[in-house]
Amino acid sequence: MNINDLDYSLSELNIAIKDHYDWAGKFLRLSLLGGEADADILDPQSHLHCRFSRWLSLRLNGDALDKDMVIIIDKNHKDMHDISREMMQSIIQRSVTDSLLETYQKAQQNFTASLDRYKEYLFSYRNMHDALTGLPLRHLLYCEFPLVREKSQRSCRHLYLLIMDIDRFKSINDTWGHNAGDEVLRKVALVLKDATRRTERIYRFGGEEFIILLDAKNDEDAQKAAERLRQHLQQQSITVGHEKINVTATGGLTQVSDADSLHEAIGRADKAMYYGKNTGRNRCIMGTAAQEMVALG
Ligand SMILES: Nc1nc2c(ncn2[C@@H]2O[C@H](COP(=O)(O)OP(=O)(O)OP(=O)(O)O)[C@@H](O)[C@H]2O)c(=O)[nH]1
Repeated sequence: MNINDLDYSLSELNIAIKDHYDWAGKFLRLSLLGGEADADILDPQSHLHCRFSRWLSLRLNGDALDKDMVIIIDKNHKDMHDISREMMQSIIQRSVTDSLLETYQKAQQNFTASLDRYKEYLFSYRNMHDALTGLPLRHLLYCEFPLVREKSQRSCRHLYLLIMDIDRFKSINDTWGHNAGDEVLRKVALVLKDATRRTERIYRFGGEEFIILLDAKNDEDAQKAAERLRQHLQQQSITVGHEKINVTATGGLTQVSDADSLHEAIGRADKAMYYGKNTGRNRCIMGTAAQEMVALG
């Protein structure tokens, strides 16, 4: 999900919730004061009449990470409408029971709790992703790292960490301006993301630095993956306005051993990357556990 979609989804959700509570107010009014109930209230499919349902169908049809949560909200929303209809009939017939009241209250709590959960998820998603590039941020790298490492250990492959740092990015900002710099960052992120495989995870680590976690059979395969990314970026011509900007990056690769903390692995990859910067840029260097620097490509 991109961050703009997320903000749109949140504001649509707030409007949808308001509409749902307008419906609840109408239901209460009719129950207590009487009046002509329309299809919004009486139809057994009344949950489909309310705007909330339109929001749900948008989220359910989308390619959303959050589908499971939306399915639960959908169910709780329908339950809310069903029990409210039953409640209204019981109020009119003066046959409300304790157990019906309890079921009504429970349905309301479930509905609200599922909405709260979903909103929390959206907020935390937003906090953990970069608004400019849409990539996961450093904090998410730290959260996900133990799981990624565990998965790699289970698959009997090795985990590698690659830092890619855009070359002379300051001069891109200085020459074409900060907005152009932002656009370059957005496009570089897209290029790198397109070039990473499904099992590789890419993060925006800092300003113009990206971290890629990849698992590979051996050093040779990991080195090929690092070089594939670097060369892929070099081959793209990135257009900002009418300008074509050639962008390259320098990579620092290291194997993450079982004894390494994420911090240690980043430190080693960082050293290798700086070695690459100091020896010409637009190249990848592997930093070994023995502190050797191996030039790739
Ligand atoms: N436009 C833009 N610039 C950023 C952003 N984050 C960091 N920067 C800039 O990125 C530049 C990084 O510059 P340096 O660290 O000097 O590195 P460099 O110019 O890329 O040079 P080398 O890394 O040595 O090749 C700084 O000028 C930062 O202001 C951002 O989100 N948008």
